[in-house]
Amino acid sequence: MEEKLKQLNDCMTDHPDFPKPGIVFKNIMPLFSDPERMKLLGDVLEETIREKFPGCTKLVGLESRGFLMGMAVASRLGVGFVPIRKKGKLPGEVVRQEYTLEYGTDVVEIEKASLEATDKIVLIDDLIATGGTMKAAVKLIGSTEATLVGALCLIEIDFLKGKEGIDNFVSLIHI
Ligand SMILES: O=P(O)(O)OC[C@H]1O[C@H](OP(=O)(O)OP(=O)(O)O)[C@H](O)[C@@H]1O
Ligand SMILES: Nc1ncnc2[nH]cnc12
Repeated sequence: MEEKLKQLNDCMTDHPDFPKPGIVFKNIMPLFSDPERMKLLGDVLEETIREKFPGCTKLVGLESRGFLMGMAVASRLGVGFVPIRKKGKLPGEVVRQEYTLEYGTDVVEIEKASLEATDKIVLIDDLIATGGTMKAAVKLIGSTEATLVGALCLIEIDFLKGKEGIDNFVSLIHI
């Protein structure tokens, strides 16, 4: 596992002062431009979810890079994938959660019909920074009938302490 994570970390790129001064942006896209890297990512996510969240029935991915993570592994695990999207993108009846950004608020939504009361949900995203996005997703699943069993991010920015207060949180690469 250590060696695989090192290989994944080595192919991602860092971009200082993007998209704003002071932010070092971690670019995960090189993981998807090469089939061997994609396989390696799938291996690492599959092994982690089988070990840490064995009862998972659905992965719920956070827009938009969480979709890439979830789709890299859901079919390998034989579980479904459901997106959480920013407001106004999903049709039909939705469950909605408002959350606070640096300035102002935003809203995330999930399709009500996509989850069942028997579902055991694992949230998945590429990266946790302040944790605001993941905490909104935790609250959103909490207002459905499904059960949240944990959350997984490939990367965690340790000094921001975004995972504090999120139960059963797992991250694989620490920066
Ligand atoms: O822990 P936080 O401070 O909330 O930040 C982490 C979130 O930020 C990024 O998404 P972004 O909103 O940039 O959207 P994208 O995935 O569509 O690029 C990242 O993919 C996480 O979802
Ligand atoms: N430093 C960072 N790199 C990539 N995505 C992010 N989302 C929030 N902070 C980020």
